[in-house]
Amino acid sequence: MEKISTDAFPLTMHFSEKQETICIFGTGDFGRSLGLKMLQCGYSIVFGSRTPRMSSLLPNGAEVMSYSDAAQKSDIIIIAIHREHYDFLTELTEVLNGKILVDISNNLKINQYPESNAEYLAQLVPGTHVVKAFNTISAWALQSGALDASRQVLICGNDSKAKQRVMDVVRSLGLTPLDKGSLVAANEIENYPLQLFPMWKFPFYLSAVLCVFFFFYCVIREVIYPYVHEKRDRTFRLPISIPNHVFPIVALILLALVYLPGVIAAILQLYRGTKYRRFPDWLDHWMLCRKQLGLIALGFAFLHVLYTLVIPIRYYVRWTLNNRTVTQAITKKENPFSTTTSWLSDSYVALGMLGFFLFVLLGITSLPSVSNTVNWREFRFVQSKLGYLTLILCTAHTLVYGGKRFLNPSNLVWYLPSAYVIALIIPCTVLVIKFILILPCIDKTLMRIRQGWERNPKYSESALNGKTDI
Ligand SMILES: Cc1cc2nc3c(=O)[nH]c(=O)nc-3n(C[C@H](O)[C@H](O)[C@H](O)COP(=O)(O)OP(=O)(O)OC[C@H]3O[C@@H](n4cnc5c(N)ncnc54)[C@H](O)[C@@H]3O)c2cc1C
Ligand SMILES: NC(=O)C1=CN([C@@H]2O[C@H](COP(=O)(O)OP(=O)(O)OC[C@H]3O[C@@H](n4cnc5c(N)ncnc54)[C@H](OP(=O)(O)O)[C@@H]3O)[C@@H](O)[C@H]2O)C=CC1
Ligand code: HEM
Ligand SMILES: [Fe+3]
Repeated sequence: MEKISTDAFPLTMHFSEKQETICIFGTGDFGRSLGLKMLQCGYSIVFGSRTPRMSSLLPNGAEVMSYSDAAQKSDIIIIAIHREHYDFLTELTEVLNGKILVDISNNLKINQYPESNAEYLAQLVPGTHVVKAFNTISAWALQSGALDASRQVLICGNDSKAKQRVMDVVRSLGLTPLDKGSLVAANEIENYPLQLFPMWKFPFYLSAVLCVFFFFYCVIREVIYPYVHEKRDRTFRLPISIPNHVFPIVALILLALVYLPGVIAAILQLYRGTKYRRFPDWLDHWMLCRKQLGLIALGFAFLHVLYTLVIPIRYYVRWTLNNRTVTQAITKKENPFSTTTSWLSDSYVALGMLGFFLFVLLGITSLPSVSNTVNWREFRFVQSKLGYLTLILCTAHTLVYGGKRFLNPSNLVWYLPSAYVIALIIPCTVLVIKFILILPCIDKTLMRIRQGWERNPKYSESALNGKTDI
């Protein structure tokens, strides 16, 4: 029974044509959910089960029979069974011959078995056309219809006709099939749902390491040092003062790390004289998680702003100010107004506010609902040009905050400079290199390379040979 491709026909067509029967092996959670969804979309469903009796859990309108009887009813059989129980399928080799077996299984761990479940199924029941599909969709999402996050069904298989038929079924369920090639891709498809926020891992660990490092660095300078030298208890700095050093520093470093891979990529392209060689894997990966790095940086900048807002209501700050005024009154010494200090202080706060505004703007444009309304050039303009402006403003905010104290030897504690001095190393390096890269002579060469020009065409041969080293 050949099914008409749903690409060309509306879904309602199914009801007028003869219903196609699909067989589902296994009456577990996923088998039942998929069966219900298929019934709703106009298919006839036959379940194969070890205990073939109709239960209230099974969707109305479906039939249940033994595995071998059910297999004879359809040439598409969805195997909704865990891989560990596939063995019994060998007994059905004869009935299954020439049929399309859809493997939907997942494992508990990445690379749990030497071969993918789909390849294992193909070895177990030779003479069938195994197609991998549906494993990236959850039973819960199928039932509740909350499929917005992932309507995509990754598909692979060696027989293109079989794959096409499964893709038609996927489309008629209102899902989007994505052809990933031959059955070799099954391993990748099976690992896909097991990954937990893959692009967030590196930025998350990096920010955790930076937080811990700068926290202890500040504790040494601001809590341990005063205690050792002056026996003064400065532990009250732990809840607000020190986090308000750590958070902005981490935000600034992460923001610089968003733009560092871009300049490294440009230097590599200039050095190689071609754009036709792959970047090393670490650089590729770094480029791909810039969005996540940027959003985490924005989170830390937000915390910094909140922590800064509470400065005036802190007891320690009010006490210091009152005490200074009283001391001045008693000693009858006036603290003269300094225009320079006033300028520096207002300037660094203004730079911080402008930097934060652009930072938030970058965050807003990365929301899908916003980025979908701008074209590719506009998005690049905001992300790249305004991104650099944000980095310049935030770096300037920190430099001006340092002001006259910056690099002053009296600020060294046990030879350690202030934390923000260390924080400025990466942002300043990125900005200096970027400045050099946009000098007209270098920019022109880079532009030519990006348009396909090659200084030394032998590089492209090694790219074709698959070399990926620098
Ligand atoms: C709050 C926040 C949110 C963010 N959200 C997103 C987001 O939603 N999506 C996102 O992608 N990023 C996001 N980012 C990350 C970042 O803003 C972007 O990746 C930005 O485009 C990086 O700019 P760039 O100039 O460094 O890199 P790019 O413009 O990507 O250029 C980097 C390098 O790629 C190479 N290159 C560029 N164009 C070409 C070409 N035509 N041919 C060959 N090589 C080329 C060059 O070597 C270049 O130097 C976000 C950052 C922040 C701070
Ligand atoms: N649940 C989900 O959200 C998703 C599940 N999957 C995959 O779908 C497959 C089924 O998952 P799920 O429905 O949750 O699992 P269940 O454990 O709920 O169901 C498995 C079914 O397999 C059948 N089965 C056949 N032989 C055996 C056996 N020897 N021992 C136990 N059961 C057997 C049983 O049906 P019967 O009693 O009728 O014979 C049973 O109901 C798995 O491979 C899973 O990785 C994929 C994506 C999402
Ligand atoms: C509304 C916006 C902002 C305001 C009002 C603001 C204000 C301040 C203030 C008052 C300080 C001094 C804190 C102190 O004395 O302990 C400071 C320090 C700092 N700010 Fe901001 N800031 C803003 C945004 C930003 C942003 C977006 C960044 C960068 C990502 C940033 C990075 C820093 C850094 C690195 C320091 C030095 C931290 C240290 O004390 O070691 N700020 N800011
Ligand atoms: Fe990553």
